[in-house]
Amino acid sequence: MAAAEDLLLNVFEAQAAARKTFFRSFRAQTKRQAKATKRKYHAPSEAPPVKRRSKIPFFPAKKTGVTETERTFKGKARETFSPKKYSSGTSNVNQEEKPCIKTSSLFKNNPEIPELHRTAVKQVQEKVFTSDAFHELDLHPHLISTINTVLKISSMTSVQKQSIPALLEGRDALVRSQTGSGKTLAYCIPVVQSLQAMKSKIKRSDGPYALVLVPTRELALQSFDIVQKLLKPFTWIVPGVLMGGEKRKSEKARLRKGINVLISTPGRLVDHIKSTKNIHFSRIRWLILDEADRILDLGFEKDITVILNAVNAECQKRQNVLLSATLTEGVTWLADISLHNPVSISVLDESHDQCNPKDKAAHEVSQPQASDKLDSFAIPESLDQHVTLVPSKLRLVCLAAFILQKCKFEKDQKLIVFFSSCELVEFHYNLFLQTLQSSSGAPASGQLPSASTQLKFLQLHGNMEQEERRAVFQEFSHSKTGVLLCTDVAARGLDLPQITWIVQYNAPSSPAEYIHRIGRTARIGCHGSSLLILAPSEAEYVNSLASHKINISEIKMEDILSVLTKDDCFKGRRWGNLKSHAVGPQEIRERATVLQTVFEDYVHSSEKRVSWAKKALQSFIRAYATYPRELKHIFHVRSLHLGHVAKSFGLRDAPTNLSVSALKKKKTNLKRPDLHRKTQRKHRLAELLLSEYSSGVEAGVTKVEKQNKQGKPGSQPRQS
Ligand SMILES: Nc1ncnc2c1ncn2[C@@H]1O[C@H](COP(=O)(O)OP(=O)(O)OP(=O)(O)O)[C@@H](O)[C@H]1O
Repeated sequence: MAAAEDLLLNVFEAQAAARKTFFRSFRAQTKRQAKATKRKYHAPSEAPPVKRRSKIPFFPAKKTGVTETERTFKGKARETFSPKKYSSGTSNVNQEEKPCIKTSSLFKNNPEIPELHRTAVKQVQEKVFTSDAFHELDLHPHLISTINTVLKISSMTSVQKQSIPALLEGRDALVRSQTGSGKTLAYCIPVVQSLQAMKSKIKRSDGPYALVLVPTRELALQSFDIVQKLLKPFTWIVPGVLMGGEKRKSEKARLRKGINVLISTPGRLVDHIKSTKNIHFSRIRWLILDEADRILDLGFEKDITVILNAVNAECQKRQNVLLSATLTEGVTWLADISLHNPVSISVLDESHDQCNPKDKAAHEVSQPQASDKLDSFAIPESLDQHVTLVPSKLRLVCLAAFILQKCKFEKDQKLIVFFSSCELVEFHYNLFLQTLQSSSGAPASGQLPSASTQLKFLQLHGNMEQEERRAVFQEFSHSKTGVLLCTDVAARGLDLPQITWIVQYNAPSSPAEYIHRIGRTARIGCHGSSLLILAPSEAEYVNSLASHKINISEIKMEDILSVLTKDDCFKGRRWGNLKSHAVGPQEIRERATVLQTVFEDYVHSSEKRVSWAKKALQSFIRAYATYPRELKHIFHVRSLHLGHVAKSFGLRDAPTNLSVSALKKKKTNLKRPDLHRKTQRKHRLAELLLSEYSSGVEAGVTKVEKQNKQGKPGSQPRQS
């Protein structure tokens, strides 16, 4: 125990030293730095002399048996750390008079990190490419030439080889193949081929012949872009896109002029069905539902029912196609109501893979077999999946260290980091932007001395204005490097080139979501990697994924944190004068503490920022409360240690005003949808998620968003 205390004091002393060095360098840079947050521990004499140990374990404290449940929302258990009070109004106070504060040890009282005994599973694999060329299909020569010269592709992928002939035969289809395997062209090519070949030439004023529904605005834009390219030689066929966030008036005008291939998000289309006279479906030949399971997940059944009723009322005969990388019961329901005598195309099923599309007529989806309830999904062969177990207190530094490792010390890295809510994205985006990224060459006050222009952060979530979303999407698409922090709004269908890493900072709510998130990398045969960050209490999730044939290997947290030894700005005083020494766990711990202190200092530099961090923490807890019942034994709010989780928001103390009753109240409103039971809960969820995937007509929401944005701490002057 004494040894543990020694080590703790070592860390405190190192923090004090590091903080001194850190702020000294700030002072040298600008006058404002005299006012910058600077705190000292009381006289070093208060601490016993530092003892060096020959071999120090990464977690120095003796295992106390403390679990994350010690201070729970029941509020009964004891607090496990107690930083002294911090005064945030620092600017006019003589720094020497400031109260002494201690950043509680990041490495003490953490729950034990369990050994991961994961069962090795054989993942389901699909062959991406075939050797068959597009010109072997009976397509219009101009279409083939566009595919070859504009899209610059020549041979078909497996899903295209199976789907295109079946769809050209006029069949309805349920298409499933792994992420990034070319499903978009699998339906776009037959649509364009069939429309250009129509005997009576299509006129713009005819209105829609094909209707493509996708769950998000970005996906709508992406699909529109591809359709537009394919239609280049067939100028008489006009594509168009409708989505939330755009001006309805201009969309109405475009609808009045005529759109022949209409791509839309469901909510926006329903809005037009209800309010626009110029929308007719009498000529519809194709109805495509891309990411069909997601459309249902979002509680859009009502919208889909309205759309199907509107289309059915005017046209009975058409081809219907559902596509997704993950087949769920929800899709089967949708298939039942929307498909007629469909062919089931599934690349992962090898028996299907071998046979001629014509033979697949036998696979009726209206009567699903037990084997059709697929609980395992294909994952690209070239995707390396990793998991790391990180105690709550260390999550923030661990994420930051991982980003630094990839973006500062490796070349051409492009990362996507997934969070569970818009507030979490905004919080981490602003925090990293203000502390890690430098917009000019020299770091500003409050930033790490090594804040780097190499680091580029972007955010994407449903609380952003459409124009901003579009700009971010474009910028990240064209950028060679960078970090996109986002919600699941970017999890589906987005085809962003050269993504090297997917990081899941908050675990997804289903294996399907896991598959789609990691599917943003390793597309179309490219190599990619993913990292799932779990708390020790969530380790069981790895087995849960394994039961869906998802194979993940472990990266030790220490290995991620060790990157901090490459950057001297994290050096503590004791190491400062040593030219070379072996890097040990003690030094890594100290450097991690320096980084955590940077975050804490930033968050605690104003009351506003503290309350902003608290809001983000609250949002995290609310999202945590929405895991579906089957995952509650792994992700339960009661297993969170509030004080520890608070650290991962740069808060020095567990907020006292997060009342259990308030959380419970919100919790009832935030349950995730349970596709097995159609309850009111689901509709409440849909309402909540509308901010994420909204049709853009919720004017009230937009106003609130704007107001919120104005109060965003990241936009405050730095001295505030
Ligand atoms: N035959 C092909 N040869 C080479 N590249 C292709 C081919 N078909 C499609 N691609 C490219 O592969 C990428 C992924 O395609 P697409 O977005 O359609 O995948 P997906 O299966 O719909 O993925 P997700 O399930 O994530 O939505 C795109 O950049 C696309 O241009």
